Amino acid sequence: MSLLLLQSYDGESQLSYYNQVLLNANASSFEVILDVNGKGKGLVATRDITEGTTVFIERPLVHLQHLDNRGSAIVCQACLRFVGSIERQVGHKLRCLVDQLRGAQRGTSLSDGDGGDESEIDLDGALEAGERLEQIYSHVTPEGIAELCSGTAKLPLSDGFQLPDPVPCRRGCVALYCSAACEAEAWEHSHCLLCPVSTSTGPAAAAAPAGAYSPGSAQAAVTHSGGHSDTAEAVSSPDAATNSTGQPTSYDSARADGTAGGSAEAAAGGGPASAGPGPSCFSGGPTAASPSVTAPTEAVMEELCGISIDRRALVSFWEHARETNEIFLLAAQVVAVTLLKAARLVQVDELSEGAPVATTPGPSSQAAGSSSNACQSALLAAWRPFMYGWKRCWWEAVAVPDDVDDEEEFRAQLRSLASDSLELLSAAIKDPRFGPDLFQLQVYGSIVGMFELNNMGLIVPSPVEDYFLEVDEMEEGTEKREVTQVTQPLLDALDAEYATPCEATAFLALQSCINHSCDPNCTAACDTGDRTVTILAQRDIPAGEEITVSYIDLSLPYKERQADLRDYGFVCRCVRCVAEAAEARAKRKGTAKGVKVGRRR
Ligand SMILES: C[S@@+](CC[C@H](N)C(=O)[O-])C[C@H]1O[C@@H](n2cnc3c(N)ncnc32)[C@H](O)[C@@H]1O
Repeated sequence: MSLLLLQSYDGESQLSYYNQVLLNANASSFEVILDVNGKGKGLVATRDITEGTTVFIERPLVHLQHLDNRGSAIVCQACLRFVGSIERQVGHKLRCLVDQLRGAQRGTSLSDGDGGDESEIDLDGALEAGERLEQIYSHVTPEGIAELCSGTAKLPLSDGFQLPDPVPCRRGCVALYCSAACEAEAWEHSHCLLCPVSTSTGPAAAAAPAGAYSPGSAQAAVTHSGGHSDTAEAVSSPDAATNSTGQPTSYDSARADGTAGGSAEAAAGGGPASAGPGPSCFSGGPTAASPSVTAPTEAVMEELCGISIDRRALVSFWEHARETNEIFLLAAQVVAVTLLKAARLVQVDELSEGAPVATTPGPSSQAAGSSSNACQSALLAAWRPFMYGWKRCWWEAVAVPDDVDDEEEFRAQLRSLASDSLELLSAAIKDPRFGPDLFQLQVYGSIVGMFELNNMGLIVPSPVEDYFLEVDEMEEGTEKREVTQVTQPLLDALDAEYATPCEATAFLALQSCINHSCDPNCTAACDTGDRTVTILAQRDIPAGEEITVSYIDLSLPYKERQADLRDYGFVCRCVRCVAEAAEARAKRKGTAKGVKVGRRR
């Protein structure tokens, strides 16, 4: 059976899509070219661009705060702004850290990842965790952490670092937002299909919008995050679940002993703390013990735009993703966004009494599948933003880690993980009109593969870091001494964690067309104020030159850069790499000559 969503499409349809995206982004200084020097599609300047100019600004189509970052940063799940207060951010970090260390102490990081005995206890890890815990408790008390989390403790100077009040998800799941507008946007985008809570029992529905908050303008580093270790971890380390700690047991209800209220033990029947309660899909929010996030025991079916949702089955999907590969959560967003859009298009079509649904140039609608032509056409229109992303299946696209001996088995394991994930997702979300075409393993694998090679890492600096820096920069004197009496113990307890930023991964339509160079002419930055990524010219770019960014750490030497780029599936032949390779060859020749001469002597 040929797959409707993975059929080849023509260049014209691809260009017409990108031209529309360019128009929407108000971008006029470059165009999308389908083949730039054998690198696939890329962006090329159509006129001179001056250094410092914004080349374009774009919003992600989908994004996800990394699960293992959720214990370090409570952010709006829609726009990644930090929310709450400095006190709560510090309390949350400390409490998640304590949870994580307790888990490690009990021996949750058990396996060596080589298929060894999972019940084997990592004594060194447990010992280290114990020492770190002791260190934390030598600076703060469990009660102190609880007071920070609940907002009853007040830190000096924190008024200068106002953060928006968190607005919970309307269903009361653990997702938090910076405003009612962000909550509504996330709900409409995909959360209405993916929220694991079935009824509105929490306080969310009545939550007031965020208090006064002026959009931040902090520029965050943005790096490409494709081709990475999540994958390897998911397969080679059964500890992957424990790596997602920090997640979110609760936001502001730490127990007096410093552990999370409604903690993992309760939810996981005494299991590792890091296993987390119920659907630990977001940071912050109500505790697991709260009825609003307790996984329903019976299937709870709902219907939305003709799509049926089993919220209980969603919990299993979330759990599997958290334990294997969080990128499945992003893939689920693509599935949800596509389904919702297709369903809405069909509704509009029905309302307008049979007028044709928005048609999509490209694959013919002759493809096999059980949906009607109108539904296929709606599905193709909805799928378009993802249709032209990189389309290799995840298990084929992933670079094989060095420590993997059996490549075939490794790829088969990835395929099987994706298959399990898709099975769980399709048990939770059902739509006979689009399901047969959308819930295909090859399609799901292509979505995950697209992220593997095209995603961008977003890094949003933490206001907690700014807070401690401001304290540090205070003029020496009595006031500073009084302030640091309160803040220094917290800083010592947090140690390196004090500066942890919010870290997320995202897929963007235009940015994902930018090829890499080790001597790039542009940089990317994430403006958390309006959840956009900005591409900035970092030198003059003449018309006709390709727009490039760097996917990797440019300070690395040639060989290491090439090794990192192998994860993206190519050898870099940019001007810098070609020059450095030639230089290395010349050096080797020189050395070789020297050796020969030496031998003769
Ligand atoms: C983010 S995408 C860039 C857009 C891509 N060219 C396309 O056609 O969709 C990353 C992929 O582009 C290709 N690519 C990017 N930079 C490259 C470079 N400097 N040399 C060769 N291929 C490159 C690689 O295939 C890489 O996996």
